[in-house]
Amino acid sequence: MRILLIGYGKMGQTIGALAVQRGHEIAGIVDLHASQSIIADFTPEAVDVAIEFTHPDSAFANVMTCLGQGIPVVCGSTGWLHHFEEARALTTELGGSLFYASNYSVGVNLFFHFNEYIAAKMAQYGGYDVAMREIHHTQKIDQPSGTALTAAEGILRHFPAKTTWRNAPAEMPAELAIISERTGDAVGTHIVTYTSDVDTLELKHEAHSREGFALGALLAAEWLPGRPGVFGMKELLDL
Ligand SMILES: NC(=O)C1=CN([C@@H]2O[C@H](COP(=O)(O)OP(=O)(O)OC[C@H]3O[C@@H](n4cnc5c(N)ncnc54)[C@H](O)[C@@H]3O)[C@@H](O)[C@H]2O)C=CC1
Ligand SMILES: O=C(O)C1=N[C@H](C(=O)O)C[C@H](O)C1
Repeated sequence: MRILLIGYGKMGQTIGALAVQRGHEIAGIVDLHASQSIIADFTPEAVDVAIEFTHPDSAFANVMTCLGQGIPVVCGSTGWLHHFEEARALTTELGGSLFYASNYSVGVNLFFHFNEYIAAKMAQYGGYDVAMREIHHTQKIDQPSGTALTAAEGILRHFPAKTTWRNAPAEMPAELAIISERTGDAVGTHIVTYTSDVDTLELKHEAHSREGFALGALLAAEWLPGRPGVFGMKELLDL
């Protein structure tokens, strides 16, 4: 597969190396700090799929450009979801292909699945409060993490005592606290904690490297071309 990498930072480089190991061709690399704008240098025919990991402020424009050029796009950038419905509408209008996941790791997507199951069971049996922590490297721009937001949505859907989230200690019982920590080069840890008077139950995912994110993004890129629509890891992994 001929892959266009949009963003060649920590994730773009990890994905590029793994893509070559998996027998793919890097058709081009677009990075803000490169000397030229490379999307313009590519005809859609020269690219099978683009993989976009850049910045919260640039992801939406990059996705729209890919869709406009008929390039299927796998986007991993977080912090731009206030524009997601516009991207969905353009995908539908143009018959394009868009894949988005706040976290491409297979392990985190299992974590999302178990998170929703646990939230529903905790709501059913009662007596527990719930809170979340996410820990990332100090270069991370957005807060809370995209992964924490997806996990929070899963809790709010199944645990009616929480109706909203707050990126700080909860001030009201109905708020789900998401505590964000930034330390060193922490790759990404997410912890959901349920506490009752008598015990504590935790669901935790800790990424040891970026390889898991990169592999998931490549699995999505291998799967997406030829599938018009908007997709995520639930469709890819059949969760
Ligand atoms: N969905 C997932 O599984 C994961 C998502 N991420 C997200 O991916 C994004 C990138 O993460 P990292 O690679 O760690 O960041 P990074 O800062 O190491 O790399 C980002 C790169 O994008 C470039 N860039 C910025 N604006 C650009 C633009 N308009 N066009 C082209 N290139 C541009 C920068 O020059 C930089 O080289 C973040 O939003 C992060 O939260 C990170 C890891 C996993
Ligand atoms: O910026 C990161 O590094 C990560 N971002 C994603 C997020 O915001 O959830 C995924 C992963 O946790 C790493």
